[in-house]
Amino acid sequence: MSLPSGFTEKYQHLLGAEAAAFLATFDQPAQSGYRINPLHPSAPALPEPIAWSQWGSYGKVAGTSIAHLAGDVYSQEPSAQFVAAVLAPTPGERVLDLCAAPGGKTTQLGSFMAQQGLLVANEINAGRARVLSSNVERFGLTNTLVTNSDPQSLAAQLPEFFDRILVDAPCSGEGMFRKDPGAMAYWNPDYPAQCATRQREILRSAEAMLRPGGTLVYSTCTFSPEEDEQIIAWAAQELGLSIEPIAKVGGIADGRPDWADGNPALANTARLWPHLLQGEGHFVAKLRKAGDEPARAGKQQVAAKLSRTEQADLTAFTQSSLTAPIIGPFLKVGDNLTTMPAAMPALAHIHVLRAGLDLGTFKKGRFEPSHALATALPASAFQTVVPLTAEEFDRYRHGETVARPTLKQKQTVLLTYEGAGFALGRLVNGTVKNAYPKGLRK
Ligand SMILES: C[S@@+](CC[C@H](N)C(=O)[O-])C[C@H]1O[C@@H](n2cnc3c(N)ncnc32)[C@H](O)[C@@H]1O
Repeated sequence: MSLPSGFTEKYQHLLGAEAAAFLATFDQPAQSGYRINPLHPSAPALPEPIAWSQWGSYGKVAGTSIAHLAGDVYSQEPSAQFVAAVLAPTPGERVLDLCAAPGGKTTQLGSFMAQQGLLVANEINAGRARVLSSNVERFGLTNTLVTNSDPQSLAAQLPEFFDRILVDAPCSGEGMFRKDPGAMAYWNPDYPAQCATRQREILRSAEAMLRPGGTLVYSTCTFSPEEDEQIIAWAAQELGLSIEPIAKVGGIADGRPDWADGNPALANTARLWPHLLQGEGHFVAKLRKAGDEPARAGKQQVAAKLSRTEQADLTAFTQSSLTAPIIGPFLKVGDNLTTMPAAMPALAHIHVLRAGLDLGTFKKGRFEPSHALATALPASAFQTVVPLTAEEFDRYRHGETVARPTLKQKQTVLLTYEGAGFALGRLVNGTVKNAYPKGLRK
């Protein structure tokens, strides 16, 4: 691979004798990996576990496979899987993923939280926020609020609101050159310093949203000290955050105090080098805010009250198709109904793309369930599960119907393939009508 000359010279200077081994990795293929979804019993086993990721395996899963479509796996490069493992939230906490699209770290944080507490996944770019929202849906997360905002606007509304925050910062992307050579086009010797300016701004907002005593993980997929140790040295000095130790396994190396202000605590940060482990380039720091206070309550979202007709339509759906009623608290936006995550904040002028579990939409005289139920609810939540053959699976994804002449009931059913639920269908007169979202069809 032909690297920018300024890049090669920089790392020859920084790494000395180690540079040759580092630079040689750019002529080797990128590492691939994926994580399984611990919330899904149909998730596959881990053939080639990754030392630092409890749900991770080396290998590839096709985007057209049932494991992917059912949300049983998320394709994610191995080193990237270390980041959320360092934040390691627990069920019930309030967690923010501030730079979240397309959702690799969000879905892993959701795995730790087991649908409890509040996970806010924010993305500044509108198009990328939509991809994030659809990945949150595919993974079946029900405690997640997906927002499309800039960090400052969010910080203005949620001061000291979170127990844990992840800043997976936009960066110069040097660690991804092998995976995405196109990223090299943006690189010039001044690019890391430009990225660092934006990273400091994002960290200021993140710190404002963290409760005293809370944990903030900062990560990049770049090797440049300007965006790694030097940012953390600044965060320690300017924001008063302490640099906490990180357990390092499988070839993960210490950060380099000598590449910043010499603060010995910078050795606590973690560097993932492609010549020292099987993965791409990453940097991770774990920071703590001084003090110890509970997260601030903030202004809570008021739950929606359903009209009598709406309640009747929702009950008609649950009684005909599900094995248990759906209990709120509900949030209604237009005709769309969701169940809100715990501690859901009331957000003014912030674009919310998804708030908890998207249940469906009130139509004239009926409730139309959302595709989100297929990946969020277990098969046992549905009165009828319809397993498909390979041919039917293929055809359903093209938008076709499925014949089941022996099934006479009129209801919404869960469709499975190889034991994994991936779609809803509307059963009428022995035919399962296609309810697969048009955007997901082949
Ligand atoms: C490294 S990517 C995040 C990857 C994601 N965490 C994942 O694991 O899938 C960084 C994200 O930051 C977003 N971003 C860019 N500028 C930003 C800014 N000024 N503030 C916050 N986020 C920004 C980008 O759109 C991008 O989606």
